[in-house]
Amino acid sequence: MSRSPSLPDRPRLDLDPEMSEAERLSAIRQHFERLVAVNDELDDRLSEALDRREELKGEVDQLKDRNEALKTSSLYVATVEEVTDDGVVIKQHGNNQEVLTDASPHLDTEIENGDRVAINDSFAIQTLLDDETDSRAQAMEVDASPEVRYEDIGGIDEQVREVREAVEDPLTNPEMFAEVGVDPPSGVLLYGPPGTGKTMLAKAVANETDATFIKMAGSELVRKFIGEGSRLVRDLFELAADREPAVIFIDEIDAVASKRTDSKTSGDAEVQRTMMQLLSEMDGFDDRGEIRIMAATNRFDMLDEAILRPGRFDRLIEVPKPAPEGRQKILEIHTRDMNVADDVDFADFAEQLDDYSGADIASLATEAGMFAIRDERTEVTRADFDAAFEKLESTDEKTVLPGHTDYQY
Ligand SMILES: Nc1ncnc2c1ncn2[C@@H]1O[C@H](COP(=O)(O)OP(=O)(O)OP(=O)(O)O)[C@@H](O)[C@H]1O
Repeated sequence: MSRSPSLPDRPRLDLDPEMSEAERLSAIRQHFERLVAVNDELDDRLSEALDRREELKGEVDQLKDRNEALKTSSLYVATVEEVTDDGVVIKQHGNNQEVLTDASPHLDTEIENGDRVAINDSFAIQTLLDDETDSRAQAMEVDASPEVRYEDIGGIDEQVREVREAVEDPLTNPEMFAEVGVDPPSGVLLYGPPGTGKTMLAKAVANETDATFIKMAGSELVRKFIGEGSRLVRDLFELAADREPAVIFIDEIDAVASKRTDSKTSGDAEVQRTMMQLLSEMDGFDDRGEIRIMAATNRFDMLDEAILRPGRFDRLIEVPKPAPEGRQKILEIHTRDMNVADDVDFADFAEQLDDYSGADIASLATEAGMFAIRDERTEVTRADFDAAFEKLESTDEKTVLPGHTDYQY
């Protein structure tokens, strides 16, 4: 074992043969006293080390308990209302219940008013969470004036018309609905394969009505802590109310609104709670307000019917992959700013893009431009489009998701 450098030196006994008997005796006595002193010091050190060991053992036990608690129990999210001498007042998300509680000793000094915390079943604060604004920013995209316009969307004219009727008219002409005495659709659900322009449609309608576009990804609503998802849903609607007129767009809504599974895991229960919050926000909504709600899914077949009831997502719009003329239109849109050679015939080329989505066509156009650039040409030729087509076909970069070919609309 290596010796600690701070341990006292071992006393030495130097006896000179020339010493008298009395001198030897006194030297031995002094040596003995030094040995006793070192012994006492070592004793002190030992008991200090033992105390420290006990202390560390206590900390290890505490960490083990905390680890177990974190592993085994569901945690709920709450906000710290007040830190008092008697404990911490928290308000639980979801039910708004106020509770006086304690924080784990390791968090005692860190907790401040307004912090977001995770609490266990007995309300004890277990973890300090990231700043709420961080998690909101992660989950929501807010765009005061999205750039997309209706003319940027190709091949789905009928869907554009339907969206305008269901979302734009109630925003720009609410009196008409009142006069005629019909309620505009509460929510508009766009469904269809990936990359067909669903997000573009929502952005375009927000742009054309001068509304703020607020997007929330359904997958982001599936949060780790109980109460977080429903809180985000509430935040979403509050934010929209602050920013009226606004278009709320919930992408991948299937993440929170899938058919009920039989499993009873706490994760599923949390997803259910988030969906319930979404439904209750929609139910309490004034149809003729300045906020319109849209959602999108690639998995219509998975949706829980509860979200499709009247007053909820009651206008369904299918957004399919484009037909040949639509593909031609999308090619023209995505090559608007390109220097395209005369030998390119988009009507003819579009014929071969069977099963291509708008997103596939957008990347095909970019890829064709890249071939021209690599060749140091400023004009994009039919050969470039053919090469881009070959590349996409061979790498299978198209947005066909495995298992997503059999949509059951
Ligand atoms: N109909 C279209 N017209 C023009 N461009 C399109 C069209 N559809 C898709 N695109 C192109 O593909 C990109 C992605 O489209 P968008 O995000 O709207 O698809 P989406 O249907 O919302 O897809 P996902 O289901 O994967 O979210 C767009 O930014 C655009 O460049």
